[in-house]
Amino acid sequence: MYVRNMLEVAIIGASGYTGGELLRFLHTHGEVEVVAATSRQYADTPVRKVHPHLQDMSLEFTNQSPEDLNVDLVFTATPHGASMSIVPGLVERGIKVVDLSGDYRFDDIHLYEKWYGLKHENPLEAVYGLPEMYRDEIKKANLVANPGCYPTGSILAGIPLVKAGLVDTLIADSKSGVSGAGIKPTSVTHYPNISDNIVPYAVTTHRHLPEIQEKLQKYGDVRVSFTPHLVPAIRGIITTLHSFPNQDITSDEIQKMYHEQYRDEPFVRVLDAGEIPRLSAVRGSNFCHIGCFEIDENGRLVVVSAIDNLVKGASGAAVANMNLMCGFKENMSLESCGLHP
Ligand SMILES: NC(=O)C1=CN([C@@H]2O[C@H](COP(=O)(O)OP(=O)(O)OC[C@H]3O[C@@H](n4cnc5c(N)ncnc54)[C@H](OP(=O)(O)O)[C@@H]3O)[C@@H](O)[C@H]2O)C=CC1
Ligand SMILES: CC(=O)N[C@@H](CCC(=O)OP(=O)(O)O)C(=O)O
Repeated sequence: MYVRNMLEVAIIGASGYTGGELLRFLHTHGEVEVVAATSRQYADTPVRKVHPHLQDMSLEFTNQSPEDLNVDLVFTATPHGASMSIVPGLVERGIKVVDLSGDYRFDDIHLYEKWYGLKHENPLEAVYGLPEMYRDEIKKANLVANPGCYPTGSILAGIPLVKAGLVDTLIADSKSGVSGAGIKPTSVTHYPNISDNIVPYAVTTHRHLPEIQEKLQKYGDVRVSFTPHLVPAIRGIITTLHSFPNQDITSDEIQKMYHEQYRDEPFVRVLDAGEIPRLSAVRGSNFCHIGCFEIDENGRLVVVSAIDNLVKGASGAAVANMNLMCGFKENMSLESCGLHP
């Protein structure tokens, strides 16, 4: 009898929002079996009790330590600071890892320590998991650092401009749904505080600023400013990217540049000039929509991107990275489009 060998994976931090999304995509993957979903709070509880949309999953959470996980690949869906004490042991044992935290995203460890306010105990070489930048490297990697949610939308919107040498400064103004803050309620995410409200935060000091700038600088010299806002939506990030191109160029020419850059990308869709990406169109999907490309009479160019923070900004990207690392088709289990309206 022919027995198909499934890829065995584990999720550490599976009770959180990105953990739930990983389970949603992996459940229908076809080549992957989730053999462990860890949680410290919910050991022995069925996954469906915490993630009520996953009624067909028979799996229960376990409180296994990472050393007891004997699998092919682990997703660490754990907070920054926690990942760095889990990941090295897994990598040492030859287990492939996709880490969703910020712990392994920086080339420059000093940037990490400065902006996260943490000493990095266990620096390791990792590939930055944005396939649109590093697809070939991801295929060969043992440790992939999944990008941050805001950086994903900002970097994808910025690459063509920096690569063409058209800008020396980019200002990214982003609005995020509340699931970006994770499953644990706080006073900021408390319903009366965020419903019917818009909250700018970390306006000049968000830790995603250096991540965006470090990655965009691979394409040319650029300065980045970034301000995030929390909006009363559950999922999604809209990034409005402002810049002043250093030469005369039309909206149509800009749109064409973006189209050329992303024409073969499975998860980036470039809209027509003047068409504005909508949060609802990408919600639940692994797509990034990029559009607008309008230029005002003072020469300001506006590019807008939309992603789902939990999917292209986290778990969908993590599954795409797993697919690449393990020789599956990049978009396996990630083909569905968004949920508009
Ligand atoms: N939410 C988002 O949109 C995005 C999140 N990320 C990153 O992904 C990671 C997970 O985020 P998210 O799912 O939102 O976070 P959540 O807070 O929703 O979930 C994280 C889970 O990790 C577990 N956990 C917390 N601390 C530890 C620890 N010290 N050791 C082991 N497990 C721990 C908790 O489960 P339990 O207590 O049950 O063990 C918790 O449910 C974070 O690094 C986050 O920054 C990245 C991009 C976007
Ligand atoms: C809305 C909200 O609070 N978003 C989070 C960022 C999302 C996230 O999880 O951060 P990483 O991508 O670096 O892991 C924040 O601003 O801290």
